[in-house]
Amino acid sequence: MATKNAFRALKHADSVETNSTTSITQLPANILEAFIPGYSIISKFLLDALGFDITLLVSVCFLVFGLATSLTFAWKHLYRQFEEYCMSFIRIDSDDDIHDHVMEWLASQKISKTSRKLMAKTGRENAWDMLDETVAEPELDPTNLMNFNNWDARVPPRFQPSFGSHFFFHRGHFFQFKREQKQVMTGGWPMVRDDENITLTCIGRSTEPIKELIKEAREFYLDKQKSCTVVRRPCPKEHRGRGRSVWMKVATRPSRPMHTVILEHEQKNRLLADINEYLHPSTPRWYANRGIPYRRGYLFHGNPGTGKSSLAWAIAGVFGLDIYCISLVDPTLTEEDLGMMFTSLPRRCVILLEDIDAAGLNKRQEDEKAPEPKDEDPTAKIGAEITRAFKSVQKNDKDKQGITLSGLLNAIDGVASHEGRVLVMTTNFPDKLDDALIRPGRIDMKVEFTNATHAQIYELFIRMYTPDGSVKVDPAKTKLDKGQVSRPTQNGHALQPKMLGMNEMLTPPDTPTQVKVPANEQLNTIEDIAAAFANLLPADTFTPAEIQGFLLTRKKEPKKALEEVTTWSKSMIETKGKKARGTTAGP
Ligand SMILES: Nc1ncnc2c1ncn2[C@@H]1O[C@H](COP(=O)(O)OP(=O)(O)OP(=O)(O)O)[C@@H](O)[C@H]1O
Repeated sequence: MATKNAFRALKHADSVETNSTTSITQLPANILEAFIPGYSIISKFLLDALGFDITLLVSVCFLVFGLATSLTFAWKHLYRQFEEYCMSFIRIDSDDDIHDHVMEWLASQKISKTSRKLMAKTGRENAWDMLDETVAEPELDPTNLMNFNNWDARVPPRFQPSFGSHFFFHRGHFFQFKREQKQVMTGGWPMVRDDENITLTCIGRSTEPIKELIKEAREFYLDKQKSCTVVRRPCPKEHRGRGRSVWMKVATRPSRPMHTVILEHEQKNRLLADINEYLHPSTPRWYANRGIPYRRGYLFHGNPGTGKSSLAWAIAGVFGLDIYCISLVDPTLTEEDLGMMFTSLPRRCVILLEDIDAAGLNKRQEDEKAPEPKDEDPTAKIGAEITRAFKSVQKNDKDKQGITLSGLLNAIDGVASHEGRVLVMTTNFPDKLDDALIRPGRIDMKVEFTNATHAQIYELFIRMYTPDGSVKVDPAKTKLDKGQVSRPTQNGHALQPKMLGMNEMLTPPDTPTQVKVPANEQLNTIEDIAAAFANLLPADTFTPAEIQGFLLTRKKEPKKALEEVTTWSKSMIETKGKKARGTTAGP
């Protein structure tokens, strides 16, 4: 309509010009009239009021606007053509590890200092971020309480390029970094979630420079994280199966050094050698040539607090693998989810299935039946029927949610099995497990964890009081009495310590009174104190976690720990005795 008017105005202007009745300056005014209805009245009014004609000014503005719009359009079109034929790009989704690698790398680059579009991130995200190797450990001042507001105030935020486009040069190439956020429908609840992706673009018809950049970012990231273990757990129920990833990164923790897990040295070495051989790059071919599924499972069993999970963490750290933890008691976990989780595991990782005995994989108990009404009262009968129906619905719901033994076996054995991955299952009650679950091929090595021996108590003590806990105890050189260093061996293999029952625990094998404690003045070194400490505690009675808990409350005072350990030990044995009697007496 406006264009039509403009043409009409032009025609009119033409006729006016040919008639030579109006001046050429009227031409813009006629065009403006076509675009802005009533323009001539406004301009006349302004001419009367202000004393000058605004036509020239408005015409210039229109011209500039028109020019800018056409240039933008032309630029966009040209850029699109250029992008199409002369540029290459790689897109990265936010749930891929590469996203973290690139973002972390960019945060360390000049672009994160010079860009005008930045996103600030809190300097420290979790407790482990406080580990700064370059900062000396501050002296503990018991008179001053730590105030983390002051502490945090000193930690500057980190900056990353924000949403939008950013341009930078790197190693002679010009790159565009585009960060976008979109809302996607989940199909569940919440209905919409934010999805982020980044696109790296470079000039040229080859993606090689971008691949190089991603490689560099990955090396940078992994170098920073080389002494850390990444922990992943299943995504919340509502995200599972709808997005691409079923796993989410929950933490990056410093790797646990293997020597901090106190276990029979021979047993530990045997386990490490086995995993090392399994993970060796030539091993998959060996398995394939013999038609054996390439997988290996380990069962760690023993009392709570004896180091099962700690060893799994240490294995992940030693072999530089991420750890994927699944709790089978999670009520939201379904068999379908479990299958999906196993399918989306990376090529090499540690899968930790914790407390598999608690997962209800044992024989299911018969449901309690609703009591039959004794009399023939129809109301009571109807009531009983309703109760039965209600219980049956409840049972069905429960069954649908939980993981059954066959569901777990399918996940372990199926196409989505853990080929190439280290599967670790932990349990406190190995005897309760179904034979099918622990048969060779599913569980290839069992590691028993026991209450602490004298040698282990000694090691725990030394580790606690060595400045950075880095000491490696050589069992041959400990200051313990001979015979207490390790368990007796048979045919060169360490005898597996028998799991002590509660009654045996009440009468410990070697009571403190039988042990000669070195005189106080002879306790000059930490080794002497450790030996005296170990001698004061009965072997096979306390879990390493219990001893660690005791030492932690005296973590700067080894002599105090030595003085107080006998009283602590007596009271602990008493408490355990009471508990055991309570359990055996029954309700
Ligand atoms: N053998 C051990 N060597 C070193 N530390 C240990 C050992 N056993 C237990 N601990 C310490 O005790 C705590 C609990 O250990 P961990 O969680 O590994 O035990 P767990 O056997 O997996 O227990 P649960 O069966 O309850 O899961 C940790 O802080 C760990 O450092």
